[in-house]
Amino acid sequence: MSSGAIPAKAHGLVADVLMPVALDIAYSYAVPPGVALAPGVFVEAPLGPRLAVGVVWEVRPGPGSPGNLKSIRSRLDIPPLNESLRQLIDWVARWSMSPRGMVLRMAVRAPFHATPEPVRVGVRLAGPTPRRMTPAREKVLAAAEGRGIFIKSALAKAAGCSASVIDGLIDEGVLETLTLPPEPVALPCDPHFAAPSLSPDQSEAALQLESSVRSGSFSVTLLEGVTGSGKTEVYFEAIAAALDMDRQILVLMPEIALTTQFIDRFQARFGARAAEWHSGVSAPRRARIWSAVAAGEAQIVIGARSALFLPFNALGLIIVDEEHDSAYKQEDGVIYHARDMAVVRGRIEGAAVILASATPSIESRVNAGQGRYLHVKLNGRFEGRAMPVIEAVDMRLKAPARGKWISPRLAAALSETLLRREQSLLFLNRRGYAPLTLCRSCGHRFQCPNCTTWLVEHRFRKALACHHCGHIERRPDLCPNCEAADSLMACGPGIERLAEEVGELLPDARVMVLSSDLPGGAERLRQEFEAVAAGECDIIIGTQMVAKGHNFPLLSLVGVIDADIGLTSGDPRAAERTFQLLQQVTGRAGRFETAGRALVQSFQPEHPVMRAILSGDSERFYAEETEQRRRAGLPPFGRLAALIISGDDSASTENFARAIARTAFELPLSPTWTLAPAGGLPGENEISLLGPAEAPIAVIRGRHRFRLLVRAPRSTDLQGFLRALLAAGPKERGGIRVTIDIDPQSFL
Ligand SMILES: Nc1ncnc2c1ncn2[C@@H]1O[C@H](COP(=O)(O)OP(=O)(O)OP(=O)(O)O)[C@@H](O)[C@H]1O
Ligand SMILES: [Zn+2]
Repeated sequence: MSSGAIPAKAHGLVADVLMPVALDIAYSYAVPPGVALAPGVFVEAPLGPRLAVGVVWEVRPGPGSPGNLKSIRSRLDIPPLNESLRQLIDWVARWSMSPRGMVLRMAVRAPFHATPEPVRVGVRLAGPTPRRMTPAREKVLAAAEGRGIFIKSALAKAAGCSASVIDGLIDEGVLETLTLPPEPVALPCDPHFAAPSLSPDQSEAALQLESSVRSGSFSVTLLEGVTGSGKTEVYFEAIAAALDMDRQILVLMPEIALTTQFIDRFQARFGARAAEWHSGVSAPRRARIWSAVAAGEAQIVIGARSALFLPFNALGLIIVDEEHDSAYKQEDGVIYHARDMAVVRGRIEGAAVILASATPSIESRVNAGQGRYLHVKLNGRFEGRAMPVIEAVDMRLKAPARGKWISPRLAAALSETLLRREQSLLFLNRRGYAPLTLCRSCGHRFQCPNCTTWLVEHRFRKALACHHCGHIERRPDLCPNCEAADSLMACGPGIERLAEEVGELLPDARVMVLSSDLPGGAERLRQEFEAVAAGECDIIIGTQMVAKGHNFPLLSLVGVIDADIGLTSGDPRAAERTFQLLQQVTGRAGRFETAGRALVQSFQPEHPVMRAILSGDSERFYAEETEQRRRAGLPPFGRLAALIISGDDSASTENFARAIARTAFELPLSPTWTLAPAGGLPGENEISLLGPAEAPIAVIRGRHRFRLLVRAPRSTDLQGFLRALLAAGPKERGGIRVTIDIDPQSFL
């Protein structure tokens, strides 16, 4: 029982219970006699016609008689949510303008799936020798000899045979089976297990991080250092300090593929595996991790953004790796930015927060520059390894043949690298075979029936797919419009098509295509990355998923197929994003003994982003980009919010969006914000409202979309303005929905 519990008297106590559903308010219930409740406790209570599980938010004296309040049914045996986590939930809800119940839901989904994990079957030698010996059986016996208990699949793997060989031996009684307890969630980590010797530069950085952790109070540090400088090694020392102090640690990663690699590295340093938390982890296991975190048994969790809402009770350190990554923004349900909310949680918990990146966001750079964050820098690669030499290939001068994407220069570099038995990485941020398919005879283009997007051809799957709604259809043989045969043509490259081209250029090269489309999920990806690291392929072709974080020892050449792809979107962060991505991907080359080289194919090598990448002068790029943001009042100098109005038909959705905009100018004056007049230039402390405009992707999943953009100075109460606007504006009806996105990262 947590402290502060109020023993219920015969009458008169009321509990306000937050339910994990789309409601902002906590419902009041009478506390039955004999039930001791405190804030944070899980209870079961009637909600409409059924019973629901919720969390007590407050317990207070009620009116003299319970009146017609319904009663709490029971108290549940789930560890209560502590005050910090409840504060975080309230905070995130207020900030993101989501119902509190929806934020609570993110924090409490896991313990509801507390079903047992599937049993693991172990096998061991039982004694008798097999009646009939085969080479495969011999291998199994040799592998099992004197080695205790094996998981069945591990034994099959060790012996290099199929599971059926093992089954045969079990049937004969040569091997016996036994049931093993589920894999432990977390074993104790040893801060001194395999401490590296750090370079002087790294030691200095590590000392600063350690002292932030040891102070036991809130701080934010931006840890900046070029790719391969050893940021991970350095923040491991901060983790060691937190382990030493018996505080819990949360490490956030932007991609599942990165967490799996990280876990191995973590184990090598600390002697035990950290708990892993993301959508690829089974629900029963997540339930166990949730409880282990609440009980303090799991000291360290490596996870995706949702790990931010785990019930830590002694959180001392949060690390946000690749802090600039836009994958930290959750774009559906509760829309929030995990990096920013990690800082909020750190403040609430009195924990040290470390934001690590080779290419920090402008936001974090500015915060560091203004002294709000500490700034720790690593200035070169570990052991003085050289940064890769980066050269541009001007695609206007020496373009590849029609329908080909690899320039002669890149092709030559690929074949030299192959001869040297080193690896190359070709980077193209486009999944599938081709982004557009059209009919050569009538010009018909394949569009998604639910979205205003082109269907992407996936040749492996023999399908045309929409990357926005998941629609998928067979690629037909005849044009559906003019019925011409053999007239369909793929336009533009995707990574599958690039693989085809590489196959023609270098038929002997072993090629591996890596993208999030790969069937088999996180485990398959982990195996593929291991295979790459072990040198089992010559050329890796991948999307942004391979661009960051990975360590491939043999990789010496990086080729960027279309460096300009991201520059033309209407996104205010387009330049920053492209810069970060190119810097990250070229930084994969030459991280170990071999020297690295990158060839960047571009149609506009004179663009400031390309110039910064080629010259290596990132300071200048940051300075110019920051100045532009300042002048335009864009984040972090001003704040943005998007209102996305969606509905079943275009006209009524647009009318609704216009009505909201009109309402804004009719709102009563407020002491906390002022709206600039329509069409006028905003004054210094004024909010401006832009739009409505049709969204760049006008229809997604059959819903028509219009956007309003609100830009506000930092000092004004942006959420207050939006609340007033939603309260006074037209109410959602007839299938029309208003979604609020505070600090939007995507402008589609
Ligand atoms: N002090 C050290 N001792 C031994 N190896 C080191 C040391 N520092 C860095 N390395 C090695 O150098 C490589 C790059 O280090 P690390 O991955 O920590 O860099 P990073 O800055 O996190 O890179 P990125 O930003 O590209 O992910 C790794 O293989 C790492 O093991
Ligand atoms: Zn679609």
